[in-house]
Amino acid sequence: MKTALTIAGSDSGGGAGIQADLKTFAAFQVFGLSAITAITAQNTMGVFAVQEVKPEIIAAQIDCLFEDMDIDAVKIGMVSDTEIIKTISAALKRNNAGNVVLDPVMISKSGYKLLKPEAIEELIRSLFPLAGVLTPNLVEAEEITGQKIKNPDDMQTAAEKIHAMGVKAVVIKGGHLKSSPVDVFYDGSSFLSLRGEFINSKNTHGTGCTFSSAIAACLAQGKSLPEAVTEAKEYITGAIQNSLDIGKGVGPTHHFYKFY
Ligand SMILES: Nc1ncnc2c1ncn2[C@@H]1O[C@H](COP(=O)(O)OP(=O)(O)O)[C@@H](O)[C@H]1O
Ligand SMILES: Cc1ncc(COP(=O)(O)OP(=O)(O)O)c(N)n1
Repeated sequence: MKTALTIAGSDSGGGAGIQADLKTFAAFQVFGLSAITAITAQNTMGVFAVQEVKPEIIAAQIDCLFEDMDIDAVKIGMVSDTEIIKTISAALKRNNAGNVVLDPVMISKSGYKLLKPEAIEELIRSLFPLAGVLTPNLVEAEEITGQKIKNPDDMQTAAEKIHAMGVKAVVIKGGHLKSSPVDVFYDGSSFLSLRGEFINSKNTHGTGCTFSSAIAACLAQGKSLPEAVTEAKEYITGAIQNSLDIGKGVGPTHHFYKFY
């Protein structure tokens, strides 16, 4: 069985973070491993508290997994601060990690800062060069490029800028577009538009985490990057179409809609 590792924060509400990633890996029949970077007290209404994990414990989680197993893909989500970013970068380098999907998580839908703003530079410096693909949403892509992004043309320009910053490929997610949610993939030579219909659901908690871990699962299975992003887009679309009305706020997507 293929394996994928998520390096991310825990969402007690189960809709995003480590929990969403592991459910997604399972839905793709990939064996999921985890290294927890932070514990959030979170539900469908918001994030209420965060405790970062000590960098040496994060490093120990990653090292012991690589020592023991072949890891076919790695997804990185919430990384909180500069020290944690440096720790993850060093651990991935010393373990020769491949197929790295970097979701540059910055702010939750409920508005909580999951990455300290001063850590963005370190994220670009230490983790971008290790990423096989970066998956920012519109707000994150604006933060990274310093440009406003309002439509698919702006997304293409931003994708070129981000690629020039040293990532091998990028998918800018269009879930926050005013129009239909097209995602723009660019690998330095060609663009791919991942088109989707707008799904009118309030239950979209964890869409970004689910999309990026679906890409990692597909890469673990040996699919090419264009195949992986295309399949991940199909998967997240189904997960939103079948999303769950759990909780009083923004409910989670349904990871196992193909099964039940
Ligand atoms: N309402 C929606 N209808 C259809 N697709 C959506 C919707 N919201 C998000 N998506 C898709 O979900 C994926 C995650 O995007 P997005 O929600 O922008 O990420 P994030 O959770 O990081 O903000 C993308 O493929 C995006 O196009
Ligand atoms: C622990 C944790 N990690 C990441 C997120 C953000 O997840 P995302 O998929 O972008 O979904 P929303 O929170 O924006 O719905 C999170 N909330 N918690």
